[in-house]
Amino acid sequence: MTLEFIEYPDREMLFLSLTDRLAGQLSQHLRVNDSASLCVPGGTTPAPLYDYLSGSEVDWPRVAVLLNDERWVDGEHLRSNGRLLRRHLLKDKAAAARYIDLYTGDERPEDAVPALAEAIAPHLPLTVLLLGMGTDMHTASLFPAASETVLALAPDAPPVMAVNSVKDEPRITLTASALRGAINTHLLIAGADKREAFERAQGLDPTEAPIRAFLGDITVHWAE
Ligand SMILES: O=C1O[C@H](COP(=O)(O)O)[C@@H](O)[C@H](O)[C@H]1O
Repeated sequence: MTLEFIEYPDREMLFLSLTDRLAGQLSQHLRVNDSASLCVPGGTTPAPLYDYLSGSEVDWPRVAVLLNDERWVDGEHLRSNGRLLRRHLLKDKAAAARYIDLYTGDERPEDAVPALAEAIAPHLPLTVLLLGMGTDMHTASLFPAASETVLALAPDAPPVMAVNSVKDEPRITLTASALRGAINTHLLIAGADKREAFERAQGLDPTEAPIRAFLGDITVHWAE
């Protein structure tokens, strides 16, 4: 188990270098496998990374792309993680990827769980997992002290779960059982507040600091 922390001189360098890493790991996997999966975060940080990655020379038709988690809002809503992906990643060369949309249009996220679990299963273990993190140390939609987080961190959890106990809208999230099996795992964080939160998380229990559940074999990418 190795935790590697890479500090970049600026965000531009981070996004360019991380693009190469993710594209390289997908391509390497595709050299000996028919397909690969790429699981990525939403939120406010990764848009420039996705812009770069969308132009990468990867055999995208053989790649399934999915989010770590989704807010239960229409795909055109400003808070939709899928909207971010469609605008920044699923374009250019990456438009040919197979996108597994976590927002199904069902009334409640729990109604979508069986179909999503079936859709995701063939793509496990994830080839490349990129996580994000909030300053509260949540990752995916696993939030500190949320009632669902204990269940979602259990090794026998289903791969996907509904999350109703957070403010704003309900959500759907991949659970630790799906995320922790990834072949390559990265964490993208930017800014002094995220670095401070990352360091604080290392001394805490995963139920208080969910990112802590993933700080085993991982490469952390940080820039101011
Ligand atoms: O709510 C979410 O937040 C995290 C972190 O987002 P950021 O805006 O601080 O970059 C993100 O990883 C997750 O996918 C998203 O749903």
